[in-house]
Amino acid sequence: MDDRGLRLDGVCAGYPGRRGHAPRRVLDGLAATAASGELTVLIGPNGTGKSTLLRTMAGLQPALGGRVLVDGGAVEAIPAPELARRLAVVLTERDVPALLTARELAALGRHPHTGFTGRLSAADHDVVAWALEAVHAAHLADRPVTELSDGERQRVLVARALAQEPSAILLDEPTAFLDVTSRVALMGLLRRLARDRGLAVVVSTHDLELALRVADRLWLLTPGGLLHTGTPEELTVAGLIGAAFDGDELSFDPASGVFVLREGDAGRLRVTAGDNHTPLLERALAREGWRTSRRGGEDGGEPADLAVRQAGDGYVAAFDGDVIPFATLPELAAWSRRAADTLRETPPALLPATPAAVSDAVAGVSTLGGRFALEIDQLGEGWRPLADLFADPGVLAEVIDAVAGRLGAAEREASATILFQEIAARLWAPSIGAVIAHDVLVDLDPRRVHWRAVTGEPLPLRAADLDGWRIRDPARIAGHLHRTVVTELLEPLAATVQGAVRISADPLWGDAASALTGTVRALARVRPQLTDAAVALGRELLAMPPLRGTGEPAEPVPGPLHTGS
Ligand SMILES: Nc1ncnc2c1ncn2[C@@H]1O[C@H](COP(=O)(O)OP(=O)(O)OP(=O)(O)O)[C@@H](O)[C@H]1O
Repeated sequence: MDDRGLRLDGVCAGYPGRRGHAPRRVLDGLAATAASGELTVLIGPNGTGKSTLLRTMAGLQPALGGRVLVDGGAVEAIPAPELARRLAVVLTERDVPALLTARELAALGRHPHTGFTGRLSAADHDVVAWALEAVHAAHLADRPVTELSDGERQRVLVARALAQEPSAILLDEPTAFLDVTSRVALMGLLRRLARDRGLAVVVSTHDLELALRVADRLWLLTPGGLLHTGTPEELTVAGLIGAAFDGDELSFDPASGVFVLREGDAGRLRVTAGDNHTPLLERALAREGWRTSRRGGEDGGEPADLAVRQAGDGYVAAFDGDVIPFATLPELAAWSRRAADTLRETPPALLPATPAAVSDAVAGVSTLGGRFALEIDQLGEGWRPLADLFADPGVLAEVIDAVAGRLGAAEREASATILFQEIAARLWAPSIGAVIAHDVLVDLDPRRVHWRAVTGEPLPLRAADLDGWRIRDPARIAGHLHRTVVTELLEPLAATVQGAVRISADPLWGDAASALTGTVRALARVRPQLTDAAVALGRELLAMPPLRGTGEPAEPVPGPLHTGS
């Protein structure tokens, strides 16, 4: 059998009891091997006994039971000078002898070889030079160690261990004070030394993610005092890493090998962004408690409470009927924290729908009849945003004139009210239809919904794509629908109409109300089973200003339609 390397044979480690008390056994019955040529990384939560074990292996404190074997020999039975030629130890020490240069500190490693006088031979100097070279510290040789950085000093301490020319090295948290680059570099160095020099290297660390990356073999100490050994993958798959380290805040994700914040309670999040950007957004919002919806499926995965997408240099967040732009990620994250608080108090009435769900609803409603038509299609020549109609009285005047022409030189006022009623009907029909028949509230954003001038018929509407919402709480939908159609579309349109022709507001709102009742009636005719829902929604909308009391029918649907209810 190959005796090289380090072996634990039923090791019990701990501390002698004080004044008649029983010894404190921290670890008991440990059996494991750290092979030559391999980097063995010792991990475990605080206080599980990593330092105790390393000190026991190094012979710095006696084992309470069992044996530690170095190259087949029991540590306790090997005379100190001989042990120092087999085993080097690098402890967590920031205090090193003052006044020494890096070369002199590394040279201390030659003591086990220099005999009584302590004088270094030319060969010893060569070994010291080689050791400094091996840890990339040759250029530091003449510098006082007190002036070295933590990372440089750790490398020189490793050089001192190498200068001992041992067959095994034990290091207790050598990366503790190092930045991430130096940590990775030092671990990489240790692994290379293990390979190149055939050393058994055992190193303890709290840097679990690094340990999982670089270790040939892990020794995992558990709070229960067990020692599990295996490759990082073996211990991960067995669930032992998560079992040892999972906490209230973090949990180990076996797939990625990193710790992730435990799923928050803010709500579900859907992110649409570039490949590189998606994880960043998800992580930033996870800090605020948002859980990422699993992707996949025709409909884009689970319903989300919050949808965030990258838009140009910024972001757009969709939450409970609001679509809010953000220039920077910190602004988005800060806002999302407040949204999370809102969500904990009141569940949203609306969940952001996927683009596919919105398109499906719009397409479905279009089949109900001509007045419900809202095309989702490419915008070609001649299509202009609805917003132009609101913003530009000149554009509106042209359209009014076209209506006047169509109706045969009617008065401009009459043409204006007819146009207003036609547009109101064009907006009510697809939006009420999608709500009632598909549980989707379509966001009729006037910059995205387009119209086109056609002779002889009402304005057709088209959008390349539209946002929308899944209705979670139908009881609150009337308010959201009112805002979408009345506040954001009809009110600005009415104001522009009034600017273009002398007309009071009342008849316009009467027209909007009759367009609404017309939609409800049409919907009830083509989908009788939806009559009750349509009538109820229509009645709620008609009770809200400025539609309330417009003189139009108080009952949205007269006579016969009630027979179905
Ligand atoms: N000198 C001592 N006398 C008695 N008990 C001790 C002594 N030193 C450490 N212990 C105890 O032994 C246990 C293991 O401590 P140890 O320092 O080995 O753990 P560790 O895994 O290295 O911890 P950390 O990750 O915090 O560095 C702890 O319960 C600790 O309180």
